[in-house]
Amino acid sequence: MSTPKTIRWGILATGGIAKTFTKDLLVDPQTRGVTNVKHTVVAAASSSSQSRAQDFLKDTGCPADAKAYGSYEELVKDPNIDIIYIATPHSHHYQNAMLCLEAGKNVLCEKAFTVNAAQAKALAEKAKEKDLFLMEAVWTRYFPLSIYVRDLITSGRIGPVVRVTADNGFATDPEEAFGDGKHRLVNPDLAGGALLDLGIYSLTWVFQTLYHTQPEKTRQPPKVLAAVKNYSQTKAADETTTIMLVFPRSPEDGGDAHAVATTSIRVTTTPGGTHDAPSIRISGPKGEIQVFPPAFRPTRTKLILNDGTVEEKHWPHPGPGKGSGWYNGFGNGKNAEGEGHGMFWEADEAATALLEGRKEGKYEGLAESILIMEVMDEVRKQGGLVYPEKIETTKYPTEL
Ligand SMILES: NC(=O)C1=CN([C@@H]2O[C@H](COP(=O)(O)OP(=O)(O)OC[C@H]3O[C@@H](n4cnc5c(N)ncnc54)[C@H](OP(=O)(O)O)[C@@H]3O)[C@@H](O)[C@H]2O)C=CC1
Ligand SMILES: O=C1OC[C@@H](O)[C@H](O)[C@H]1O
Repeated sequence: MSTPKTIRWGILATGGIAKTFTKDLLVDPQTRGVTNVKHTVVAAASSSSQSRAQDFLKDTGCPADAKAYGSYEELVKDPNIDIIYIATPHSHHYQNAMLCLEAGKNVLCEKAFTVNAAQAKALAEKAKEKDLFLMEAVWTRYFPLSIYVRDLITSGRIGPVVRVTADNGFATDPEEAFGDGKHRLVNPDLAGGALLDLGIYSLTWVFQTLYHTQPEKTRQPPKVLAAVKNYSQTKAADETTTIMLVFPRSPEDGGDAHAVATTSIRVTTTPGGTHDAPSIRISGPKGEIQVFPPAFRPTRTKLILNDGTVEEKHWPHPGPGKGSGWYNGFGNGKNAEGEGHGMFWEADEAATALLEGRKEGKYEGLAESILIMEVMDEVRKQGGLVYPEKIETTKYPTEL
């Protein structure tokens, strides 16, 4: 067995998900059977202050010699970094990723990749020009569970997929929870709203089952019909969005396939905290694959075939064994004893790509990230959801 290559990460921003990601990054890859790469954190930057970056490094258990920077500009100049993980709000991804790419750094950028498709295209072009790796951090795509579901589809267990339904919602009273409208989930200046934050997971499930599983040369963009209801306070961020998609397919491949992707920050996928109903149903003529909530971090699947076969599986996220704390946009939680959060699989993929000289993620390349941004652009267009020009622009640099 060859020695694993150590990939040196820089962390851009020190908020909630940056902490969760960094803790996961430091989990020994061998606990999940990964032997080709290891991760270390060599620096973190906060736009607020250097001391915040210092506290972040300490809280997440990074090596004592990791550098703390008080600006993103300093971070991207650090010559010891192999790749930068961007964990700012959606509104800032374009400017931050451009900063990294211009400085010659490989990038793993949180979802939603950008505010719109034009920005995503501009980043992809810049990465190509600079010969750098660039990937949208849609962690769910890299879970063993997702690989299993895609394999079930391509091996034909349920026949050609006819319909997919996918939901990702949280029940809050947004007026009460985010009353002043400043939180990133509802703030238009931060590209807030259900669609870009949570709906992207519903679309991820639709795309990874109906699009990514098709041979590349036959994949076609879907037709889209959407309804968008805005959050009442700002009227410029969506609270509930429903999308119908039709993926054109030849009659030999099963004909057109349908999908319904739903999302909300007012109604939940898991009423009363129950996780016993599937949030994703992938239906074919021979049966159905069910994936249980939450859509962004599922740990249970069920294959039900019309011949009576039922195969239920559980997909733990191996980890440090201490029930480590984790975070999502709606608050803090705790992993089960012996579990990590599951963000390490996307990090392994990014690191492996660097090792192999690949410039894109294996399970969602840039063309697919751009296409999903185009779908979200169309949804916003149909729903009349427009963000401020300064965050929609492709002009770089722009002060945010
Ligand atoms: N994959 C997943 O499961 C999850 C992904 N996310 C994604 O991660 C990203 C960040 O979300 P999250 O960590 O919840 O956000 P937080 O608000 O907790 O953190 C965002 C950080 O970005 C930096 N920042 C820079 N400019 C601004 C600004 N104008 N307003 C607010 N923050 C700013 C700050 O760090 P500093 O002061 O250090 O510069 C801040 O701490 C989003 O794209 C979100 O979609 C979020 C939750 C879960
Ligand atoms: O990516 C995410 O997944 C979990 C959600 O709670 C969070 O808001 C979102 O950003």
